[in-house]
Amino acid sequence: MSQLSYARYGKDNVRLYKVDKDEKTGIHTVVEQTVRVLLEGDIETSYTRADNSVVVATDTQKQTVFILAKQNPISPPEQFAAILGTHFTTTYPHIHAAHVKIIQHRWTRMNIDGKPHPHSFFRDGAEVRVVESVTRENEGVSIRSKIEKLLVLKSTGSAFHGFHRDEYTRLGETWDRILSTEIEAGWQWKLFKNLAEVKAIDFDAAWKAARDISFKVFAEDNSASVQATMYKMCDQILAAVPELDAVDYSLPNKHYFEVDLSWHKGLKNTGKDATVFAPQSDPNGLIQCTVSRKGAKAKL
Ligand SMILES: O=c1[nH]c(=O)c2[nH]c(=O)[nH]c2[nH]1
Repeated sequence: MSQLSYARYGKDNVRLYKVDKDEKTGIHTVVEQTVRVLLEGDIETSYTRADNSVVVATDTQKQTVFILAKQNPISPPEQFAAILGTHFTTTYPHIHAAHVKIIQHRWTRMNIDGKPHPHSFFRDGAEVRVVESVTRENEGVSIRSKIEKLLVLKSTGSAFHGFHRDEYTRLGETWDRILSTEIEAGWQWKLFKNLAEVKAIDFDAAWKAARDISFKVFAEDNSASVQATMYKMCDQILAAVPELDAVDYSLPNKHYFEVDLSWHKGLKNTGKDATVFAPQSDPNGLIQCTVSRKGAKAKL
């Protein structure tokens, strides 16, 4: 009559902090993450027959995150995700896949009197670095890295004209507008056969390349549209990091509307005279794309 068609379980929102203390220099390095682990396998009977013998308790999964964080580096987060996924799929014969998501929060070192401080940090924005991984027994490790919540704005160098017009169209064409978005960028790595292959990758360099390219293209492109600008970002990241299969962006177009102030003593604040704008919180455009390397294989 009925059958279990989807089953995954685990611990979400495991908050983790690790400090590395260099004894010689006294310099501390800190990492803070929020971890999610979801397991898959021969666990049907825990749902259908109240059989808890197949359940690796979610508390056990949380304890494992802390123990493996003590025994291994937790940065780069891609590597720690693969370490966790490999642990769960190799330790428990009936667990066949582990989905590990890690959100890495920013702690940026303070500069005091022009010098980097050895043990003081600040949160320099809402931006996070995210990893979504799947480790599947006998298949490998699939990893998607992401930047999220990175808010950017340019005050010129963006246009939008030549778009389709019909009886529903009210928007005027513009050759000079404000462009602002919250960058959500993802990059899918080629399928790794095992943890050793994961450990050979410089994930921090790829994250830096993706972030630098996002900034450089955003700043320097004479943007014809969000669509055209984001495609250039994807194309350049694929070229910079050969181990990637695909790059994707999801960009809200955060509109800034002109305010006509001519009713007040003829104040000029439209077109080339516009300096005061009304930022809009909603609705917003939402432009998405994925650009794949030709011939890339499917992910897990
Ligand atoms: O860059 C843009 N892309 C669109 O698809 C679009 N649509 C719109 O109203 N403004 C914009 N801007």
